[in-house]
Amino acid sequence: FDAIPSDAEISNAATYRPIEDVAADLGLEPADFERIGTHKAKITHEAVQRASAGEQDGRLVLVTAMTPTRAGEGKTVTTVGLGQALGELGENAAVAVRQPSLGPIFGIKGGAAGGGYAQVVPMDEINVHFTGDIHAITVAHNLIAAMLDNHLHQGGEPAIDPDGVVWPRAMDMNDRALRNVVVGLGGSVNGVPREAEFVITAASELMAVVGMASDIPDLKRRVGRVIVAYDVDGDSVTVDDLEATGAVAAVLRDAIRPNLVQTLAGTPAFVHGGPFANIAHGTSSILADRLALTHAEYVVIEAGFGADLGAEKFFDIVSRNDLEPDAVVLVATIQALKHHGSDGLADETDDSLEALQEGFENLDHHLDVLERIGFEPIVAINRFPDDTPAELEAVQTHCRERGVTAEVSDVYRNGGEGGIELARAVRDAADRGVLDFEPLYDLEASVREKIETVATEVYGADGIEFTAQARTDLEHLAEHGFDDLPVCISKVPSSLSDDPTAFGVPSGWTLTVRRLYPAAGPGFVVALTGDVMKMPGLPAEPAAKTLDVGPDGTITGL
Ligand SMILES: Nc1ncnc2c1ncn2[C@@H]1O[C@H](COP(=O)(O)OP(=O)(O)O)[C@@H](O)[C@H]1O
Ligand SMILES: O=COP(=O)(O)O
Ligand SMILES: [Mg+2]
Repeated sequence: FDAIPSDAEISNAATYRPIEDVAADLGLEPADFERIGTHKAKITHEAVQRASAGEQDGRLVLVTAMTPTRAGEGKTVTTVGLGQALGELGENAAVAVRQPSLGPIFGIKGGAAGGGYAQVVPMDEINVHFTGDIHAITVAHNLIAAMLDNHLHQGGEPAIDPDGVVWPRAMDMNDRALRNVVVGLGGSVNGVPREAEFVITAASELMAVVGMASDIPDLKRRVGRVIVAYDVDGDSVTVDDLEATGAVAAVLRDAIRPNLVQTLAGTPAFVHGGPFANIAHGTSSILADRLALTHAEYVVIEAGFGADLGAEKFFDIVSRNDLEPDAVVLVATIQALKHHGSDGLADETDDSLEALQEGFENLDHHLDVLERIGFEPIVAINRFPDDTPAELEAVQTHCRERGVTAEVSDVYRNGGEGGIELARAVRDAADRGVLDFEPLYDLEASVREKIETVATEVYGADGIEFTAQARTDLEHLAEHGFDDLPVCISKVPSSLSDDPTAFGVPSGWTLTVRRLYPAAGPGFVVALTGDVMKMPGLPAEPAAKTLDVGPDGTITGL
């Protein structure tokens, strides 16, 4: 393949439709949004509430992937490309993706606005600052932290135990030096000395709150019940107890309103919310999904990382808000298949098919899980430049023999044109819908049973075990009535197991739950496994080194 221009060059060179016209395609009037800059719009509360109350009769397509390599297998590219391809087929199709975090942009993965000729645009504005939602969440998060430390400093009821503080600070950055810090140094005028931590904003509980809130009153209820500390009697202290709820919700007032932009094909794209799918639920906001389902016939959304993370969390956490997928697309790539078929040692130039064949087990595992839940998953073989026809044919043959529809997707190189067959297959599957979709577990099940269900049925574990701390946490959850919440299992994305170096389909292992805590704001229990990082670090060669801005303001290197 001859090389194509960079994502930034493609995005900068594209001509964009006026955002008013994109909104009009969805039946949104100028009064339904406020323009931000020339190609972005923020939907009004009224339009959002109207959509939430309206008939969301669009068909929902969830894009997930097999267990990914570090670079990612192209879920965002496939999501955006599918939206473009459905548009080519004359369908009224919208996509909804998350707002990219600056952490990965300056770190390893780079932007998250798609790539090649399958991008939401303008990608530079979407990747850097966008409409300020992540900044607002960061400010709101740190307002709580400041009021918490001020409460410690001023004293008074509730008497918070400095060692009982569980609320970190947040920053939208990969900054390992902030993982463990000490605050309040310099004498009593400077507050109460204590150990503290920073998390990346995508891991903030408020990010998950913004993704789940349905309106301002709901936002305030969710913010108010966020647990920030425990008092000297071990009782939880909430944002309400700090009397910070109103201010925090005020700062988030506009961050809960979805943003509208467009794909390179000029089709509508909502970009809103930004939780990662290892430490949170990993999909775009419920409000963006509802808006899209009300105003478009087909809505394509992405769940982060592999199907064991983002898709499982969508089924067990998000879909309980009356958002059931009508079809699921599983992205597979030759690179990921080889990676899993060679224990992560794949030599990309190795054209022999055996590593590829070995890797099918990981793809089949995810397909088994999705079929057990009731889907007829469509496999999107996201074609990379070095893929050979023999490799692509081997994957299609394997899927055909398994009775699964698989289409090669070339949307990265050819935009919607490159995904027509895939779009046809997805449209048919979405039109057929899913007969009896059910989450994997009932909310009445115990937290232990919920974790066991996901670990054995989705991850393929033999069972689960809890550390002493996790057993204590379990009792605490039951005592405080959090037992009936869904569970958000925080696990490494690079493996089905909690061992980041175990590729393919690990067997004969048990999932170790280290800690459990209630994320009362979004309304789920977080189960920490392995050594999942909530504040990533920058790599030896940060992608930030390649970013620049020209004299005319054009950003390059994204
Ligand atoms: N078919 C492809 N050819 C070349 N690069 C691709 C292709 N698909 C995705 N990429 C690149 O790989 C990276 C990950 O893609 P992305 O869609 O963000 O994956 P995910 O959402 O699954 O993490 C991005 O830099 C993207 O531009
Ligand atoms: O939460 C992770 O999302 P991606 O898999 O799209 O990077
Ligand atoms: Mg993505």
